[in-house]
Amino acid sequence: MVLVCKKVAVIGAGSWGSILANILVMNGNKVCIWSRRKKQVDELNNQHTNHHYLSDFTYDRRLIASEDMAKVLEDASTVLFAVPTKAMRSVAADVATILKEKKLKPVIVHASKGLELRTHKRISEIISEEIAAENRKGIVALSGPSHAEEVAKKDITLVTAASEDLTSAKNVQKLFMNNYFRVYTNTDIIGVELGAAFKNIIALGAGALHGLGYGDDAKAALMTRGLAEIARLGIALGADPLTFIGLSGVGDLIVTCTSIHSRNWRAGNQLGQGEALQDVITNMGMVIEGLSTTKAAYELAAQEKIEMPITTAIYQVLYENKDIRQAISDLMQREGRSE
Ligand SMILES: NC(=O)C1=CN([C@@H]2O[C@H](COP(=O)(O)OP(=O)(O)OC[C@H]3O[C@@H](n4cnc5c(N)ncnc54)[C@H](O)[C@@H]3O)[C@@H](O)[C@H]2O)C=CC1
Ligand SMILES: O=C(CO)COP(=O)(O)O
Repeated sequence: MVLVCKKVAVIGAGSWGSILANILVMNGNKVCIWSRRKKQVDELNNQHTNHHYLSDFTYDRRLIASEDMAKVLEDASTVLFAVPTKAMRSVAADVATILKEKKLKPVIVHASKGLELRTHKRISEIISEEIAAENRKGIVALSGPSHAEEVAKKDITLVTAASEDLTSAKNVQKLFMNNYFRVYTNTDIIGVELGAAFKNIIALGAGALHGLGYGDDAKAALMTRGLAEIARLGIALGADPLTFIGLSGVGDLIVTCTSIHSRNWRAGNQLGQGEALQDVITNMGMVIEGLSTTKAAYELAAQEKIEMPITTAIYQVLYENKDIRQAISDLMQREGRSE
């Protein structure tokens, strides 16, 4: 068990941010978590629960929540971001203003998985533009096959801390490691962030196949060919091919394409069962990152001239109202290829 006491500020109190905060408290750190919602802050501080995001879980009483971002960031030696990708730039800009005022230069970690719409940027790129331009290489991405619901049960979970700067990655590894949460390091942050973002697209497809009643052969095929196209685009964008066979690549693809906990899989499953996209989004009440990442990846693939037939099919279903069965049939009738 790690017993070095550090002050960590966690920005974002959804299921992932709050359970990572809980790990850090249990590892002996002082942790303050920020939420924009006072009601959620009061619930975390008084009942030690966060029922909307993780029902039936009681957080360590030492976890402190606040909606005052400046208070949360005070004396922080590490800042962990865990907000949805679409909120990352504005939240990071708010954090930047406070860090500047207080002359703080904490280690920056993020645990989010997506690409920014319009710019197609990775999370560490967004954060470095808003906060840490001079320490771009020190930003760490924490990623891998991990669902808050299982971490809450102290089930075994393995993730990767990725940074261009190995020392920063190792520091984050030490901060999070314990007997059920094991952290590896990786210096290919491009591959780690891209694998994390793109697997959500394939998970939407895996859920849809399940919802339509397809069997295991179809799901295995989707995951395998999905990984092939994820790697193709990832390599074109500068990733190390080997990263895609690691925890943040195939590892995260497997869990997100097979777990009942996955928001992306569940969204796909509901779409496969014929629910309308807007109803799926409204009823989920949590972020479904794959929806916007599908658009970003589709546009990036066109820009890089990379063939991504599965991503294209999912894009057509989500954004062009194409019938899912027709999309599957069209995929199957593509000209024969070599693997
Ligand atoms: N839930 C999980 O098990 C895992 C989630 N992730 C990633 O972590 C990130 C966060 O995911 P979750 O915690 O599941 O999301 P969530 O939907 O459970 O919670 C997101 C949190 O961010 C806040 N938020 C949303 N929009 C905001 C805005 N505009 N400004 C400020 N705060 C805002 C929400 O109020 C909520 O507290 C995502 O990128 C997700 O892919 C990664 C691994 C596991
Ligand atoms: O990234 C995740 C699992 O590793 C979480 O996936 P979902 O957002 O689909 O729940």
